[in-house]
Amino acid sequence: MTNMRPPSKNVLLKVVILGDGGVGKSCLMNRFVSNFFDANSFHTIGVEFLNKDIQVENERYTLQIWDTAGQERFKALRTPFYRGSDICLLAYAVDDKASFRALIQWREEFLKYYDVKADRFPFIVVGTKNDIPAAQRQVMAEEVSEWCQEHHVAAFIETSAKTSDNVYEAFALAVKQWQRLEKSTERDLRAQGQDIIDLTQGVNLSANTSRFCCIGGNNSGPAYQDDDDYPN
Ligand SMILES: Nc1nc2c(ncn2[C@@H]2O[C@H](COP(=O)(O)OP(=O)(O)OP(=O)(O)O)[C@@H](O)[C@H]2O)c(=O)[nH]1
Repeated sequence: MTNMRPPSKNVLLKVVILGDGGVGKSCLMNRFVSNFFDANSFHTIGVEFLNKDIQVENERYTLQIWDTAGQERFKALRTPFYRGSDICLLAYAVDDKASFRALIQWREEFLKYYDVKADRFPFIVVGTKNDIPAAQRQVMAEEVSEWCQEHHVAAFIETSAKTSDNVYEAFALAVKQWQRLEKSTERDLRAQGQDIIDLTQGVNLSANTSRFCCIGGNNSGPAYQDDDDYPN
């Protein structure tokens, strides 16, 4: 039996953002969800999440975006939240080479605690702070593309939460990666003659853009804003 979703219902996707402390994960999420940038953003403690609706290729999604604490001392607080993720954004800052080198550990940590296969999961690499002056840049797009090829990550984008450059596009790209893998998984299952049941049915999506803080964290910025405020 194939259980089709009614066209009016959003698909709920859990998106987790990982990366070294200070690369700009909270700012990326806040720019996307609330169109807000905090030049004095504090370190996140544990995790917090926000919801945001987005339409990608005629399909409506509610992204439940989990911003995690990048600092090593918060590892035990963030790792329990990896399970159930649909998409993982691996973030580094273009002015911080060490944060780029750390992507491999972030991916390993995610795979270890979620226990999914790397080649069946939509990772996307997100370079942050691309507004910084060229002289401060430590990571070139070419080396990131090579890294992505080597590690079978299909998508990479550079962004700036400060200027909004490519922020919306990064999340749309992530959803497209999810769609691509979802379609190929469906094809594989159909080829094997297996039934497909849509588990996204019946999810309560009443809180469109509400902020929830799970364990402490970075609570600056507008708590509740309508997603209509954001330029799509
Ligand atoms: N120039 C520039 N600075 C940014 C950008 N995004 C974030 N920052 C700055 O980088 C610093 C850290 O940003 P956060 O978003 O708190 O970093 P984080 O990755 O969430 O850090 P943790 O919570 O410790 O994991 C803040 O001072 C931000 O203002 C950006 O796009 N451009």
